[in-house]
Amino acid sequence: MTKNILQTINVTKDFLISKNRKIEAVKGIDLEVKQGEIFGFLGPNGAGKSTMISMLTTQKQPTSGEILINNRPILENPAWARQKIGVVAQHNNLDKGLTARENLTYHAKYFGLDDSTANQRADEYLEKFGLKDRQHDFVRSYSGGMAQRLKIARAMVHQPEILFLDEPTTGLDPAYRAILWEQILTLNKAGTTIFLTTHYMEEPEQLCDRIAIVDKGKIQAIGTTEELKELIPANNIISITFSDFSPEFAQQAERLPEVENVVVKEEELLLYVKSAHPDFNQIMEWIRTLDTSLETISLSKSTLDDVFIHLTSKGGIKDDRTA
Ligand SMILES: Nc1ncnc2c1ncn2[C@@H]1O[C@H](COP(=O)(O)OP(=O)(O)OP(=O)(O)O)[C@@H](O)[C@H]1O
Repeated sequence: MTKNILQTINVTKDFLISKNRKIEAVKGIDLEVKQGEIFGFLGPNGAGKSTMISMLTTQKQPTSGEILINNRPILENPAWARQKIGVVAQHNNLDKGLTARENLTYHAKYFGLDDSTANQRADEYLEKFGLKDRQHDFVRSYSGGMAQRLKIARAMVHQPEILFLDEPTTGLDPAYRAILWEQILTLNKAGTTIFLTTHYMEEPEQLCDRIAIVDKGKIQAIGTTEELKELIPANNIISITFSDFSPEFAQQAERLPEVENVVVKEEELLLYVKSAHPDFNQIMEWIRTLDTSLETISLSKSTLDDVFIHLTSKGGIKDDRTA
């Protein structure tokens, strides 16, 4: 069985938000991340993701609970833990007055590598991340995409076992997002465990082995994308467009057999049904009674986005974290 590289046991974090009020930003999180997996940590704004990442990467101490890397508590030896992890923060925290090469070699030396190994690693990662030609330029002259690649290269240069990526593709165009993901997957294939937060649902849906959905400081669900989709009561969607749309169609559709939920998306009617093989005859019969004609009708599986909406604040979970 694959071993856990990262484990958290009932981790909490309180912050004082005024003289006499505190918030439990993280309310008791248990996680097990397996060696070599790509683990997604998703949640809406304010869910507690950044606070959790700060604790996992030794930047903040938990109020209570334990964090283990390779079964060893990180608080016992934070310097040792930092050797094991690489962190790609949300913001650009590169040293912009230095060149790309200097950013990499200084970081490597900070982690105890000698000059020659630091230079070798810099060569390797500048090549790998397509930055060799611009290695002697100041980072302030870099485009957003180049800076993002350098941030990942820097997080990797001491060859950590687990790489934390906090919204790594935010602000990147689709082409760069694809290139970055290719690089991240290559690192993962070479053995690096990836811990990812992102607001783009397609990325974890396609790339993560398992996903935790967090909201209001607590884990709402953990599993593979397919397992999470099973948590939605009706996870098949019939999408219908008409030549002329009327909002009344939604109310009528709610009364159709098998239909659990109806959503209007622009002028498209989405009917949520449990069965992967719904009775289209009944739907067609209803459409024939309408004062319009059918344009398109199709059946699809729900996406991770639907799961996210179902499980998080948009689905109505109460926030009871302040006291
Ligand atoms: N240093 C702090 N002091 C007080 N409250 C804080 C502090 N850091 C975070 N919080 C609060 O803790 C809660 C969780 O915040 P956190 O930044 O961890 O959420 P997040 O899931 O990363 O959100 P986002 O997606 O917006 O980055 C929020 O209510 C936030 O206001």
